[in-house]
Amino acid sequence: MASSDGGRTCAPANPSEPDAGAGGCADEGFVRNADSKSARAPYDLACAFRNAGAGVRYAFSSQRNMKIHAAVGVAALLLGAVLGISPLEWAVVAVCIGVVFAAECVNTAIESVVDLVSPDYHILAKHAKDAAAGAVLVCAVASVVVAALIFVPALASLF
Ligand SMILES: Nc1ncnc2c1ncn2[C@@H]1O[C@H](COP(=O)(O)OP(=O)(O)OP(=O)(O)O)[C@@H](O)[C@H]1O
Repeated sequence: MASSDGGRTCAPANPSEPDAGAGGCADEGFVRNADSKSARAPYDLACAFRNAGAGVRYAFSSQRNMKIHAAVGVAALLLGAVLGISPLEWAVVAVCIGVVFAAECVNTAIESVVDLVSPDYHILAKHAKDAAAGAVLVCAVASVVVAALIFVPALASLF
């Protein structure tokens, strides 16, 4: 729901705090909405990065699958180092890890919005969550295919 305070909700929760300008933008209670934006309420780049980092941390702490992706990603990095893959192969591995992490973050965001607007069963809520989870699955399967194309020949060349 839009607020009627002319955008002041974008201000830090407690502007009198010494670090309100730095940390207040990520405090609980901080809101930035359509009113804040049209009123051009201050929201500096550091705040944007801090909130984005909080989003990634939330995805890690709340999603079991994110921890699995992280473990698989670390394993891929270790394997790449042991096998001495090429710079181009490193780039592809890095993109795959990033895409899967990003997809899981988007999945987490969609789950949160669905839980907010539809805590009870609704077929559209099911479709939204299933499709978001499906996006992660598609990215993960594509990454496994890429990993097989890179690591299997490299492993085979050892024997
Ligand atoms: N409000 C809802 N209405 C209908 N179906 C729902 C609703 N909430 C969840 N579901 C169903 O339950 C499934 C799991 O929901 P959940 O929010 O736990 O997703 P998830 O976090 O992706 O699960 P996991 O992380 O264990 O894979 C969804 O994919 C969906 O099919």
